[in-house]
Amino acid sequence: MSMKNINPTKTVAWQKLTEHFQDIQKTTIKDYYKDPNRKQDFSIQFGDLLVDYSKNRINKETLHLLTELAKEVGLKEAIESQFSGEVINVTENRAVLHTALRSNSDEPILVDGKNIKPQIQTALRKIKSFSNKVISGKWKGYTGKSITDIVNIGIGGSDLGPDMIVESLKFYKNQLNTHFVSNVDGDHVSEIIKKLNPETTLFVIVSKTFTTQETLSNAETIKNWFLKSATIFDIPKHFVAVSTNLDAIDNFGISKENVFPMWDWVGGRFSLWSAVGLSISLSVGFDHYKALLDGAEEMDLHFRNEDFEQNIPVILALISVWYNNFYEAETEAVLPYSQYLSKLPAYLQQAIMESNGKGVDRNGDKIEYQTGTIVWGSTGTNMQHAFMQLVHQGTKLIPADFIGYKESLYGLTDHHKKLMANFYGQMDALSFGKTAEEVHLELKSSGNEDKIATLLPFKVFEGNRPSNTILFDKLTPKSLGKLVALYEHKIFTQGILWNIYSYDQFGVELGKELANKLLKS
Ligand SMILES: O=P(O)(O)OC[C@H]1O[C@](O)(CO)[C@@H](O)[C@@H]1O
Repeated sequence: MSMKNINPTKTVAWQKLTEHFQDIQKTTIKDYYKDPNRKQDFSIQFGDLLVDYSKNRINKETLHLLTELAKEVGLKEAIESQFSGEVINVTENRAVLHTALRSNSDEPILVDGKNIKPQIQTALRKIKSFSNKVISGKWKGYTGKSITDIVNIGIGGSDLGPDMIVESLKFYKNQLNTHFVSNVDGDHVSEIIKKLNPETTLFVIVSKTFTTQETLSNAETIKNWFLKSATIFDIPKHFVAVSTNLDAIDNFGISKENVFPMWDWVGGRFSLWSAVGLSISLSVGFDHYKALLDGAEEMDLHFRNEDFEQNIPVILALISVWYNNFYEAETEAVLPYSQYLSKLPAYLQQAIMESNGKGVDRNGDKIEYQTGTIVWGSTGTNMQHAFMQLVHQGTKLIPADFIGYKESLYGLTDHHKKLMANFYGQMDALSFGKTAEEVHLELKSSGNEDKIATLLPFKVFEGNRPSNTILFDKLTPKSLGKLVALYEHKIFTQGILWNIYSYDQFGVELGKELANKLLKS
C-alpha cells in the first residue's frame, strides 16, 4: 500500500462539498438543534470519552461528503501505511511509528527488515528499572544521597511533551521535583539551577539529534555548574541522555549505560511515548507512565479500525477542514477546563503547526488552498476573563474544542459543579447566542427600558459559533494518553486530506542556519 498524492480540491467530494456549502451556509446551529435527536446523532461515546460534535455548522450530508473526501484521498490506506511502518515521511526517508511505542500486540513491525518491537520492550524495561531505582532512593548521587530533583534538558518535542504530561499528571506524582530547561536564554537555566543541590539532582538530556544549540548550551552550562562541586567521575551518577546520536553523547561524557535510545522512526513532536518520556516515568512512576501509553494505544486501535463515521480523530479532523477550507476560519482554540492541562495548548501548537504548516504538497507543488490550522488556547475558566470576548462577539470565526472531566481529582464537588456549569454555559452561549428580542426583554424586566435604544446592539450575541465537547470521566494517565493520541491522529488525518507531509519540519531550519552564521560572524 502507498499513499495517494491527490489534490483534495480536485476530488469529486470537494466539488460536492463546495455546492453543499452554498446550500447550508445560512443554516445555524440553532436551526439544527430543532431536531431533538441532534445531540445523540452527532456524538460518539468511546469508553470513558464522550465526543459531542453537535454544535457545529454541519448536517448529516456534510459529514457524509467529508467522509467521502477522506475515502477519495485514500485515508484508510494511508492509516495502514503509517501503522505498518511504511516510509511515509518521504522527505526524510523514514517510517513514522510512535504508535509502535505504545502497542501491546505481538505483531511484528519491520523497519529496514528488522522487527522493532523487541528494542521497544528493552527500552521500556530500562525506563522501568531506572525509574524504580531513582524513585525508591536506591540510586545515589556522588555524596551518597538519594535524588530529589530531576531536570529535563531539551527543547521542542524533547521538552513540550514531557513537560505537558508531567504538569497534567501532577496529581499522580511522587516526591521528586521535576524541572524543565529549554530556552537558550541563560536566565532560564540560571533560574532553575539556583533552586538545585548538585548532590541530589539528576539531569536528563533529551535530544534526538544531540546537535540542538539550545539543549547543548544548557547541558554544558549545567555540567560546568555541576563540576564546580563534583568531579567528572561523578557525571554517571547525575547525567543521563536520550538520543539517537551515540557519538555526541560519548563526547559529552555520559556513560553508555546511562543512554536511553531514540529512533529515527519517532518524530520529535511525537516522542513522549519513547524514552523522551523518561522524566514522566520518573515523576509519576512507571506504572502510570505505562497507563498513559495504554490509553494512547486504545485510541490507536479505535483510529485504525473504526469506520470513519464513528472515528473520533477522523470526524474532528474533517470538521476542522470544513471550517479551515470552506468557512476560511483562520484559527482554532483548544480550551481545557482543567488547570492541570494548562500546558496542552503550547504542546499542541508544536504538534499541529510544525506538522501541518506546509505550503508545498506531496508532489512538490505549491499549494493553492489553505492548510495547517493555527491553534491557540488556555484553560477555562481563566480564559473566559481574558480572550473569550473576541470569540463570542468578535468578527472572526473560531471553532473551539472544550475539554472537560466529569469528576475532579480532589473531589471539591462544589468547585467542580461551577467549573462544569461554565464549560457548558460557554458552549451554549457560543452556539445559541442571545437575540435582540431576548436582550430587549432582559433590559425591560430589569428596569432598564430607557437603555434599550443605546445598549441593545452591544448586548446581542449572534451565536452560531462552533465547538466540540471532549468529555472524559476523569483525568487519569490513561485518559490523558487517549486525548493526546486523539490529537496526533487528527494531525495525521489532516495531513493526508491536505496532501502534505506532516512529519518533516524544514521550516525551522533557515532561522537556525542564520543564527549560526550570525554567531560565527
Ligand atoms: O530533539 P532535538 O534533536 O534536540 O530537536 C528538538 C526539536 O527541534 C526541532 O527539530 C525543530 O524545532 C523539533 O522538531 C524537535 O522537537
